[in-house]
Amino acid sequence: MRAPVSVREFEAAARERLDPAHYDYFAGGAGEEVTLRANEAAFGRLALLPRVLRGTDKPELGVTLPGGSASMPVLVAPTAFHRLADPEGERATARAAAATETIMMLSMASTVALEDVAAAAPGARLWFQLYVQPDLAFTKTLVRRAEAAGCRALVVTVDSPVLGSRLRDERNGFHDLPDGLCCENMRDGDRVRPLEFSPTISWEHVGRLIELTSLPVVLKGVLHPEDAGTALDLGVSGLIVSNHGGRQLDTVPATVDVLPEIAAAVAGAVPVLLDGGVRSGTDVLKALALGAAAVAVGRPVVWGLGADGERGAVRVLELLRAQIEEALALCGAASVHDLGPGLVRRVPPC
Ligand SMILES: Cc1cc2nc3c(=O)[nH]c(=O)nc-3n(C[C@H](O)[C@H](O)[C@H](O)COP(=O)(O)O)c2cc1C
Ligand SMILES: CC(C)CC(=O)C(=O)O
Repeated sequence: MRAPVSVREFEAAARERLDPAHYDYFAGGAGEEVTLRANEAAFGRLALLPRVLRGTDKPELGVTLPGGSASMPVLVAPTAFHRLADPEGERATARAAAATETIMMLSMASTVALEDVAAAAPGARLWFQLYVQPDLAFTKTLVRRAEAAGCRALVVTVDSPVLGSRLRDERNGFHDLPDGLCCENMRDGDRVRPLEFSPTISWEHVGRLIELTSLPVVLKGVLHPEDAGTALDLGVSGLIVSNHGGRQLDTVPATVDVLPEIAAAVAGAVPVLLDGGVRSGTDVLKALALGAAAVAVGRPVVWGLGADGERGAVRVLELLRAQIEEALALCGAASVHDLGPGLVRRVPPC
């Protein structure tokens, strides 16, 4: 079979190989999936307005963030359960991130323990994603483990005081990992703790985490500009505009539609990242033009992994890099740092 040439084709290739219930877990969103669809559709309603006669040889793609640098403005978003997509699971993803010199946000719900992921991919730039557990002592243990394993930032997911309803999982009866797989970071002595959400999570928890760790703390899941302001006042090192890939509260806006407001509220004080619906290099340019310092991709990397393991994940990331380079050249931009709102026009839906 010919190699996939787009993220969409990687999805199709992964779909052929994955158990249908697992494919649905990865692909699906919350509720009627209004937000899931909106994330991608919103990029489609933005057009690029290129400049001409500004040729350069080699565009600059690298970005520097509080948790280190990346060779391109595309990071790996934290996604759970990679061993459902490939036997090597998060080890393979981390090696792919290392090979492409980008940052991988490792999900707390990984099916390989964070220490094993770090050991399997020595060059990987890992940020650890945390769901604050109601047991704060165990939460602290996780933070210390992430620090000890060399993670360079703590990504605190704040859009999940409870889990959103995923109707595909309900229909498929997918509620537990198959035998032999578990959330390896939740091992505690002889038992594996259930991963819990914290319905009472508050700004106080974020403040305590910032005090607890020397790592930069990045908040993931901010959509309201007032929350962005509160986060800045508390001293976070970065924000990720995210609706969890449409998997939490359904009918929230597409991330790229709220990005300009958040970027305005933050006014350059800390880097603002975006995830949700990024499927191509042109999507990346649009997000950067509207104020993102970088984007993260969730499902695209899972599709690469599901299609062809580590090699597939590398190919998805390299495909996005090549598409960014092409789009920069065709937009007359020499660097990912040269992009501004003038590059983007809103077009009516077809
Ligand atoms: C299968 C799957 C699992 C996810 N697991 C997590 C997780 O463990 N922690 C987290 O903060 N976000 C999680 N997310 C959300 C992603 O980090 C990210 O916000 C989202 O996937 C971005 O949208 P995209 O898939 O359209 O790129 C998950 C998303 C998917 C699709
Ligand atoms: C284990 C899950 C809660 C991971 C997650 O965040 C998701 O599936 O969206």
